[in-house]
Amino acid sequence: MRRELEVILDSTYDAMIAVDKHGIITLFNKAAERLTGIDSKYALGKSVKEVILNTRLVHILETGDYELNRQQDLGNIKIITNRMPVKDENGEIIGAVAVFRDVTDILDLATQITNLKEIQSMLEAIFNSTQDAISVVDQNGINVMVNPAYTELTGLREEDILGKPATIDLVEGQSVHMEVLATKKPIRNARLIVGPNKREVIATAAPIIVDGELRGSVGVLRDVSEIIKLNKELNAAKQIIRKLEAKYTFDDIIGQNELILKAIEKAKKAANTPATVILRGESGTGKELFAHAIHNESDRKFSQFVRVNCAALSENLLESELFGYEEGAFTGAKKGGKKGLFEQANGGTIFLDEIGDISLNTQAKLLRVLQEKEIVRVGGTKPIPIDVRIITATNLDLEKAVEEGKFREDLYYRLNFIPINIPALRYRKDDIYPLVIHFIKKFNQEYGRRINDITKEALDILKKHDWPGNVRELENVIGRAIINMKHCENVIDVKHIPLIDSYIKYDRQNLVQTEDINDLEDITLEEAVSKLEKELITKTLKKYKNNKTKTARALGISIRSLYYKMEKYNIN
Ligand SMILES: Nc1ncnc2c1ncn2[C@@H]1O[C@H](COP(=O)(O)OP(=O)(O)OP(=O)(O)O)[C@@H](O)[C@H]1O
Repeated sequence: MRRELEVILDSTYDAMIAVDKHGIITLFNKAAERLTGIDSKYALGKSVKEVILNTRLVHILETGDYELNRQQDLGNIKIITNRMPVKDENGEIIGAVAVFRDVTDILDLATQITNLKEIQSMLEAIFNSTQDAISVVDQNGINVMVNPAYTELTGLREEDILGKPATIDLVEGQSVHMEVLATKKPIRNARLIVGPNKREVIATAAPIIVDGELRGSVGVLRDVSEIIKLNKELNAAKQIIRKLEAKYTFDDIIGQNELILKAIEKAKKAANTPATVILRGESGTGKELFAHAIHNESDRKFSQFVRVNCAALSENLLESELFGYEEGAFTGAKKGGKKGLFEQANGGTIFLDEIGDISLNTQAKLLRVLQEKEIVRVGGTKPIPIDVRIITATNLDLEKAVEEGKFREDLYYRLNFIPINIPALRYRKDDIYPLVIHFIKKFNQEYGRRINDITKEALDILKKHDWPGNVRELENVIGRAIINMKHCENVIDVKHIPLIDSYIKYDRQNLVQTEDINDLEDITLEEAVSKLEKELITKTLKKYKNNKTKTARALGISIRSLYYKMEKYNIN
């Protein structure tokens, strides 16, 4: 029995040391050897004081005290000790026993568990607070965990999901969890539609592998409905911006007169072909409006509409604007060169206004664009293919310019492929009333007014006028009439349009005052008109102290036309 007891004592993990009443070591088991590094053969029979310094066993022998569960550090080792006296049947102390338990591993484990718990709480907090919707399935594809973002996104409750197959939330697409479980490989950015709210999501999933074994899959859903919605809004906004670049459609062209209706019909037909269109008509008849409308009616409507006023730029500037230039093409050329308007309008429409004013040199280059469908940048040699619909406009007599050798005949024929004549307002006076109503509405919006009509008498005055500045002039007159109206008045009357009267009078007075009709003898009508035009412009500029906007408005012409005419007549 004693031998068996010895085996038991040697095989236990607890280190045990016993002493007799003299403090002589009588038991020193294997675990005590391991703990102290002292051989039992050396220790047995020796005084405990000799073998182990600092032992409390002597104190126990002397006092008979019990010391239980005392923690102690032995270097790196942490131990718990129980020390107690051994007594005979009379209660006499006959020895003492110490049992040491190495708790380093247990304490380490406890610390690890505490750390794990902290990590777990942290992960739980992240899991519950992240906006990414997370779901976890086990190796059989059964949902075992979902976070609040997940239930919110899918519109399903936890109890609808947990314990159910991974596919429970799917409306459209393949389950990423099932794919991960089948392939053991992560999946990124799969597009799915999930839950009763049919949310569009991007799903990412990865396998959970523990000790080389597949235990499940964790998936993250990201809601892209909002992004898709914003993208749609962005595209719609882009379209509006593009439309704004060519802002008018045929609905904006007001007119019931047969002549304008014919022009509209022809322009609509032309819009659906790739053909070059030339808009012919006096200044202010609506040529630019037609160009916008043709672009917006064509299948190029979502691409660029670029307008170029050919009369406003010098030859060199016009060429570099139209065709762009290579780096170093001329002094002041930008580094890296510059794209021209033809390149910018690629896929769209270019509107060349006042085409009759371009130089023969530029005409040759334009012809090349029409024939070869390519451009060469200024200072460059490489042809760049372009696909641009060309619309041109002019109020000049192009045929005469061809006769006089000022305009290339071959270019004329190319440009004149579909000519659309926009009649002057004096030939369609029945359009004055609808146009007046149209401009009233426009100015009501701009000025915050509530004007709703014009009296018959006022309309008659307008109808008597010849409208050399065409619709633009009419627009100006209505604008000025509205400024003359009191806030309580809502119908334009004769008294509101004195300007037109004075303008006509002013016009006539000036003509009569400045030019004696006798001086105009023996000159052509065109020369006479030019002379008077120059004089009138000079006088009006003087009257408005060189303010071009006011002068153009008073003359009922565009600022562009004013500049053009000032250059033509050399007026500074
Ligand atoms: N039929 C119309 N309906 C509504 N507005 C019109 C019409 N015709 C012209 N307008 C308006 O008159 C003004 C002048 O038109 P636009 O600039 O298109 O004329 P244009 O012939 O190109 O003139 P220019 O030769 O001087 O450049 C613009 O404000 C335009 O909106």
